[in-house]
Amino acid sequence: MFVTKIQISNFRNIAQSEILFDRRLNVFYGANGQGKTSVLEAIYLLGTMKSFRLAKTPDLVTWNASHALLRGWAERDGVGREIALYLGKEGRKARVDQKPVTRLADFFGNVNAVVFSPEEIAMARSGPDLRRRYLDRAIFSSDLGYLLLHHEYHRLLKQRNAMLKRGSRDGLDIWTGQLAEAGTRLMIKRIEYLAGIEPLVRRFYRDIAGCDEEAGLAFRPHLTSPERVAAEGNGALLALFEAHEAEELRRGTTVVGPHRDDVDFVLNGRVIRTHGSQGQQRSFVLALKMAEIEYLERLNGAPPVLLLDDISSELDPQRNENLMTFLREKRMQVFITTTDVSTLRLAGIATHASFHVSRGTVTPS
Ligand SMILES: Nc1ncnc2c1ncn2[C@@H]1O[C@H](COP(=O)(O)OP(=O)(O)OP(=O)(O)O)[C@@H](O)[C@H]1O
Repeated sequence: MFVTKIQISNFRNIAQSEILFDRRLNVFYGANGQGKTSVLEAIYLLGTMKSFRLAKTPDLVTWNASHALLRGWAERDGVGREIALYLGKEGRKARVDQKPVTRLADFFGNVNAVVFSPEEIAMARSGPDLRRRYLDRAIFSSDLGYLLLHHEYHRLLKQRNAMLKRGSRDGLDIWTGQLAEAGTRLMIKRIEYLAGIEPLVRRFYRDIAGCDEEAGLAFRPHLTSPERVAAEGNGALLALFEAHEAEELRRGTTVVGPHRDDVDFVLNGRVIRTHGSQGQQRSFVLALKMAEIEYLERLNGAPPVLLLDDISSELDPQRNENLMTFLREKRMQVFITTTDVSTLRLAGIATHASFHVSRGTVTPS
């Protein structure tokens, strides 16, 4: 899977740009705040319709412009596709091969993109939100059904919260039942995904760290356990909602459920957030990203494209080397941003294109 070309108009600080990409490695360099990340954002949006920095549509459109337009040309198994994404006041609208997208399935899968950014390294020591966001993003990219289910859960959550805010018990049970049903399906997908990538994380961690420490992913559904979810199905969440109903009516919001789930990153049975060194945390997240790529490749028969946003300063020379060796073997397309090209260790990735980014202008160099 490759992105061969992109055209960007009125997107963040990029007024107009057409960039022809290399099929292996593309390096974007320049000072801070010039637009390097905007190029990665544009590619990610063409793959997912979402911003990896969780920006809202108006923040993506150049100040004072009415709308932004992204067009990308992607190729997979020799088949080319043209993807266009319009970002405007009415929201986001997509076209594939010049036809409006009416089914999400027609849009997704043309560009599978994995991001690796300093924020991801931070998730090993942060609160649950970043890890849950990572988990959701990783599952979305491998399972379109999860995206729909996630929307459904959040729609029901909003409805139930509106009812709780009114302080009314009338009809609450119906929403609670539906929320428990969608929430349980969401948790089961999380459990399945983590079980699928855990052996890969374990293997990559061993390779990176060069030791026998056993890496693991422990799903922590909010105030319940994976065992209860497996044994009781919806019953586990229903029991939680029942136990917290008085508090929820008082506070006017749903205080328990999968929107508060977490996943522990574990080494030899210890949670690295509290017990790991910075080095272990970085190696773990690197192993997790490699596992995500490998998993997607197995599923789709082609590796995703990888967007590396300014991470060379976060990884020491050895971990940088591990990553580059992995990328060389995978033969996948990579997009890297950096403020300092001299810190990149490209480990024998021979062909590549470099672009200088300055004040929203991207120039091949
Ligand atoms: N909607 C917008 N319209 C115009 N400019 C914007 C908009 N949103 C962000 N910018 C500006 O775009 C610039 C580029 O940001 P970007 O994050 O892409 O830079 P960068 O080169 O990756 O820098 P860094 O290395 O600091 O991340 C910033 O200076 C920011 O102020």
